[in-house]
Amino acid sequence: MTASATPMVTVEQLAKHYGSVRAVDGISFSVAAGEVFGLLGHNGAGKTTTIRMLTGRTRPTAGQATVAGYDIVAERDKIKPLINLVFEDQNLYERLSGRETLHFFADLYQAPRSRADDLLELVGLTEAADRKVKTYSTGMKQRLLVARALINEPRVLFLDEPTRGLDPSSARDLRDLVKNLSAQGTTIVLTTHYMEEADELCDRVAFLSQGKIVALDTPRELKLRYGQRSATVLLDDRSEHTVRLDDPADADRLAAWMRDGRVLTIHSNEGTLEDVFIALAGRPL
Ligand SMILES: Nc1ncnc2c1ncn2[C@@H]1O[C@H](COP(=O)(O)OP(=O)(O)OP(=O)(O)O)[C@@H](O)[C@H]1O
Repeated sequence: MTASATPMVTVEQLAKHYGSVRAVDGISFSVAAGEVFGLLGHNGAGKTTTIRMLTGRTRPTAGQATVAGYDIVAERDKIKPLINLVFEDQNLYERLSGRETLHFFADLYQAPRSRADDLLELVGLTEAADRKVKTYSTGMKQRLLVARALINEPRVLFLDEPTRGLDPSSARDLRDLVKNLSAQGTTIVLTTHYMEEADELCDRVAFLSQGKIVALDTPRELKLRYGQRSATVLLDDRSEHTVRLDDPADADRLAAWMRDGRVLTIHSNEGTLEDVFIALAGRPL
């Protein structure tokens, strides 16, 4: 992350109601330039609706937000050239090739067509560039969607479940790409169901539950706050014990073993974002 003082996204008491459903119910946060910010939560928590508002796809019921310094409602048209998005419901034209797809979008954004080749290279589609999209695998299509979203060199890139349905190696490639984009200064707002992915990629994450933010911090802070800190201790008689570091009785046990010189190894078990999620939402994803 290449942080700068000016936030790229600011959200204040943003809400979206559908009848009696409070899809997003007064959330506030900001995202710094170059930050990777994750929105996490159960199905229906309000993640997609939040991104849909920030990208001008749906109007908020209440609250304010800015993206790249512009108001998402009043200055929506100014935001469009500065952002891009990868959404699950986006389609590719199956009858075009990868290269033709990017040429088409380069024209649309008045970007030079030469950028298409660079992007195909970036997402590893150079060899398949002239094949029709309908022959692409799910992973290749997803990478093409990402390339397409980069055609206008967006300052803020919104990714809704970017690795959903990808095999592990395609997912890894995509995560690496996100990290590189962030390192080059692109601000990224993403949603994901994969806690390990959020942990690896995101500088900060917000947990949404029923349209509200229930926790917002760096993965490390959240893990320390909500995850269970424990250690696995191997003793001289080769017995293994798990001790909870925040349990005074366990701490005493550990201290006694240490004092008696019985401890061979200690491995600390850091909490995971999955633990955080369960602690906050009461049930696993
Ligand atoms: N166009 C709509 N009309 C009515 N209700 C909607 C609409 N869009 C979303 N909702 C409702 O708003 C709530 C939040 O939905 P949203 O899609 O934002 O959740 P999400 O966190 O993105 O979930 P998922 O992980 O399934 O994508 C849900 O209860 C959903 O049914």
